[in-house]
Amino acid sequence: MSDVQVKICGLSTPDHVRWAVDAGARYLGFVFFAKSPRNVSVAQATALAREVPPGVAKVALVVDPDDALLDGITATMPVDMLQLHGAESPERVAEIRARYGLPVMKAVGIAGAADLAKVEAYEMVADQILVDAKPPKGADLPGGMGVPFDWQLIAGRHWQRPWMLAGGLTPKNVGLAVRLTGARQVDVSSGVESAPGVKDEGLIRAFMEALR
Ligand SMILES: O=C(O)c1ccccc1N[C@@H]1O[C@H](COP(=O)(O)O)[C@@H](O)[C@H]1O
Repeated sequence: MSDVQVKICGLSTPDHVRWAVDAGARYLGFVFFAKSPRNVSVAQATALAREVPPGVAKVALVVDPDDALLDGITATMPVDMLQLHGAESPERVAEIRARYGLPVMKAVGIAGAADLAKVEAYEMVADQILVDAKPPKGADLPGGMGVPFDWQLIAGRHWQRPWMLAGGLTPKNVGLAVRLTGARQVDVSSGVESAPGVKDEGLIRAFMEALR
């Protein structure tokens, strides 16, 4: 399991970035979504991203973004990947990918077997797929809720694109999640926090340790 790559999402302070980098994260996520307790401004994210060493990818997470938001982010922030976490259509994903020339990871929410067809639809247009839990109806956020889905739904699945497992992962359950699903990449946000938006160094270390 030691070669599983980890994305730690929702970083908003220099300490968060340092803890994630020192622990060995391969991707760092910065959330641009006003309702999120992890929301950062373009100026904040730009300052944080500039401190990230080479080899660690900086991911801008956006939800149904318009071009103005993406223009603003990409104008100043050194971004390596865009994470689309809303209801973006396959056409919009393709348009964003072409316009910004950046790899795009599309989040697909899974609640039941019927949702798996969406992974295949987005594989055609995205560079990576984030296989996440579908947020409960009426939830304030489209992600970052700490809710897992039934991992058996994707046990033994093979997709053409690289994919990441997300949704309710924690230091306690990530080992089982990886064993069951065969994921080679995982994404965590609330599972390494002591309170919403507050990353915890010990939990970040424990999460990475659980994968060794
Ligand atoms: O983290 C957020 O606040 C967030 C806001 C809007 C969309 C997605 C968000 N987070 C992403 O959700 C998944 C799962 O998070 P968790 O580990 O269950 O807390 C993860 O990909 C985050 O990047």
